[in-house]
Amino acid sequence: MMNGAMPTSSSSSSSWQLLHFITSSMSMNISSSSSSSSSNCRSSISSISPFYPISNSVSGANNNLSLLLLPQTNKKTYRCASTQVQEVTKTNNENRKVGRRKSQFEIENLTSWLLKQERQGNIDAELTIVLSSISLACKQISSLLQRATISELTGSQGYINVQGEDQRKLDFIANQVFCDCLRSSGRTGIIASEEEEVPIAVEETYSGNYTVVFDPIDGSSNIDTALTTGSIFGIYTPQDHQCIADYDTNDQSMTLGEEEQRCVVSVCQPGRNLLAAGYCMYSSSVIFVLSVGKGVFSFTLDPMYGEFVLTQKNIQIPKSGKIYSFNEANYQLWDDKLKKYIDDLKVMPCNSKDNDNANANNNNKRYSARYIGCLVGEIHRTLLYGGIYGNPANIKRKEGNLRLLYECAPMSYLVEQAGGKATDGHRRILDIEPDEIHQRVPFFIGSPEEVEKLEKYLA
Ligand SMILES: O=P(O)(O)OC[C@H]1O[C@](O)(COP(=O)(O)O)[C@@H](O)[C@@H]1O
Repeated sequence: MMNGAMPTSSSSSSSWQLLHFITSSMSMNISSSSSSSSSNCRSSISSISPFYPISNSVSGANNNLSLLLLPQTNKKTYRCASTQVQEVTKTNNENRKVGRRKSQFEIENLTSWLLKQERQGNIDAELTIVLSSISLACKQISSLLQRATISELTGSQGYINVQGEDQRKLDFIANQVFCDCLRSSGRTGIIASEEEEVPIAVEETYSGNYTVVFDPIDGSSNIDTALTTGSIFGIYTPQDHQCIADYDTNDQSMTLGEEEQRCVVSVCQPGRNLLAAGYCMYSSSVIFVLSVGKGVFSFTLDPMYGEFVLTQKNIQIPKSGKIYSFNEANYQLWDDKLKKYIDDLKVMPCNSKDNDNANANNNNKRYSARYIGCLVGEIHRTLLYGGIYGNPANIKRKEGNLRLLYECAPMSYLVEQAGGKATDGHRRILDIEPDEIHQRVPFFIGSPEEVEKLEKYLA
């Protein structure tokens, strides 16, 4: 029951009523100043929702009021007798005349952001649903990872996957989670996954028919040690034909018929065709980073209410950076030009101009090495701090290590949207046409000045 508010007849002429919360009794262990006096509606305001403390700054010098605009209802309007409320009402009405000012209480989350992109014509309703289903898969995978040791989901699945790697239990489960979420969206026509030998035609599609490629868990070797992992996804435009390949992916003797081959071909598109791409990083925070072709946006999972909350808009990668990220255990396997580049990084001053440099003289600022064994984590750090990540070919892996379709291309799309560059050492990653689903490429990505510096060495 709200103390202090006195019900009045709904006299408001505006299409909105002001609903006045006296939330002193709702204070959720969030400190707030209070001068509670029931007669004049003063109250301590702590939060409208139990999770977002709000300041006493709705309007008016000493208003301790939180106001919500709610649709017209025929219920009685709870209106406080205080004159301040009338002032706030007047202010809100004036604000409305100049266009509704964003309320400080509005929290933009992934759902509302996607709907805004749809309203602006950047994506259609089907793609909104596909992206929502992907974010749901990421939430589920995040929960599975955080409880892996409790649920005994660490360790090997006991199966060598199509990559020739020992598939982890959570690689297998996360792949199922992704496939199930995409199937239930009803908008996905074809799925290509790192954990699936060939693309999967989705029978449940009834609209949209998008092609989705993904790595359900990137950095799998980090799972058992609870270090950073991630999921990577890319979405290509629907194909003009329904991919009806229904081959049995467990049939080792399987040969692809003409229809199946068409299905594979329709998945093998260059990254420049991507409509959207992103990743979810599972670390100290769970962060969903996405681009639909109009910049890069970052959403942090708020565990208090299970939503991805918008935390960074239009991320721009620094033009240069002092961090380089290579697995130097492979140094002796690299070609001489790359060895020379790495050798020089150790002695040349870097040209990053970050502001936290204690030594004002940037000229003798040195490079620093970081390597966490998870592409998603390396890219997230590089996106925010600048620098370069590389996973080169070597004499044992002449074609490279990382997969073009569902690792390098989506990451390259994202980093280019943020003003960065991605190359195989000679070609732009997004221009490379995949010949097969699991094709590997040498991969260098990061700040434009750092990638250009590397390309000069490899020319
Ligand atoms: O072990 P390497 O050769 O340094 O490669 C590490 C890279 O391989 C990966 O772990 C490949 O990812 P997967 O775990 O999906 O196979 C990347 O995340 C990481 O950047």
